[in-house]
Amino acid sequence: MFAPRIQRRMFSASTRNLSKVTVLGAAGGIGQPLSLLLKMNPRVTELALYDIRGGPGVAADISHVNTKSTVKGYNPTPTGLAQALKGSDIILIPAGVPRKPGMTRDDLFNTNASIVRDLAKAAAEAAPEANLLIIANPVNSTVPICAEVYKARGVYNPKRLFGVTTLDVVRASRFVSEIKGTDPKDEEITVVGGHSGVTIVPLFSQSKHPDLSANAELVNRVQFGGDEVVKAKDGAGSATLSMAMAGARMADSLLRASQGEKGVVEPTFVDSPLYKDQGIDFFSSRVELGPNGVEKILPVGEVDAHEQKLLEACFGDLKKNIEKGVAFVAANPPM
Ligand SMILES: NC(=O)c1ccc[n+]([C@@H]2O[C@H](COP(=O)([O-])OP(=O)(O)OC[C@H]3O[C@@H](n4cnc5c(N)ncnc54)[C@H](O)[C@@H]3O)[C@@H](O)[C@H]2O)c1
Ligand SMILES: O=C(O)C[C@H](O)C(=O)O
Repeated sequence: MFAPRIQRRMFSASTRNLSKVTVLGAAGGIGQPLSLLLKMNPRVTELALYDIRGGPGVAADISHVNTKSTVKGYNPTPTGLAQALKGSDIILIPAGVPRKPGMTRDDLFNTNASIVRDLAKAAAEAAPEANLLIIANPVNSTVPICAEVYKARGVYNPKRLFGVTTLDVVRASRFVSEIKGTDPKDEEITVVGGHSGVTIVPLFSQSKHPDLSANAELVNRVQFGGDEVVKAKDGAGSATLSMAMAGARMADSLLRASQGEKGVVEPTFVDSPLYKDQGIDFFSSRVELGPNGVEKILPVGEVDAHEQKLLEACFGDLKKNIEKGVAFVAANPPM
C-alpha cells in the first residue's frame, strides 16, 4: 500500500533536483512576471536573468523575494550571455518585439527571427542539452529557426525543443468556464496545431462539452485571443501577465517531469511525427514530458466535422510558417 510513496521518495533522492533556469529577455513585459513566478517555484534553485538592457536590475529586485533560489542578472557583455546559459536545465526565450494593433504574428518575423536565431546559437554553444522553450513570436517560425541552428551545430535534440503554446489551452479552459459557469480547473481543453490565428485548433469535441465545437464565436475567440489583448492594450504590447503564468506552468511541468513525476502532459509545439506525411514537421499537441524532455507525443485523437475543417485550414498556414523559418536560417546563418 505504501509502495508508491516509498518509491517516490527513493526516486527523488536519487534524481538531480538542482535546477538552473535561464530567462532570455528577462526585463520585458513577459520576462519580469515570468521571472518572478519562477522565483516563487521551489523546484528552481538558480535563476539567471539576461536581457540586452535591465537584466541585473530585475535580478536585484527579484532576489529579495524570500525563497531559497539564487538570482543573478546578466548584461550583453562579451561573456554575459554564455554565463547566463552555462549549466542551465531550462532556457526560456521571451526576447523579441510584441505586436501592435493591426499586425499579425508573422509581421514580427523580420525583427524576431534574427533575435531568436542568435540566442539559439548562444544556447547551442553554452548549454546544448538544456530544454529550450520558445515564447517569442511567431512561434510557428521561431521554433523551426532554433531547430536549424542546433542542427547546423550538430547538437539538435528534438526532445528538448518546445514552442510554448500553453496560453492557448489556458485561454480555452477559461473561456469555456465562463460560458458554462464552471471552474476552469475542471475544463481541460485540447488545442492543437500552431500558435497563430487559424493554426490554433481547439478540439471541444474531446471535452466535457462536445456541443461547443459548433460554437463558431468561441472557436474564433480561442484562435484570436491574443488579438483581444493586443487591441485592449492599444499599442502598448500584447499578453504579458497571462503569458507569464502560462510560461511558468510549462517550465514547472518540465521540472516536475525531469524530477521523476509520471504522467505530466502539456500541449506544446514540437518536432512531431503526426503530420510529417503532409510536410508539416512541427505540430502542437498533447505531449507527455519526462526526464529527457519529450517522452511521448500523444495522437490528436478523434475530431468532428467542424474540427476537421479547422485542421485543414491550419495545415496550409502552418506549413508556410515552418518553411519560412527554415529558409531564413539557410539564407541567414548565424555569425
Ligand atoms: N508564445 C506565446 O503564447 C506568446 C504570448 C505573448 C507574447 N509572446 C511573444 O513574446 C515576445 C515578447 O513579448 P513582451 O511583451 O515580453 O515584449 P517586450 O518588448 O515587453 O519584452 C521583450 C524583451 O526582450 C528584450 N530583448 C530584445 N532583444 C533581445 C536580445 N537579443 N537578447 C535578450 N533580450 C532581448 C528586450 O530588451 C525586452 O526587455 C513577443 O515576440 C511576443 O509576441 C508570445
Ligand atoms: O497575440 C500575440 O501577439 C501574443 C501572443 O502570441 C498571444 O497569444 O497572446
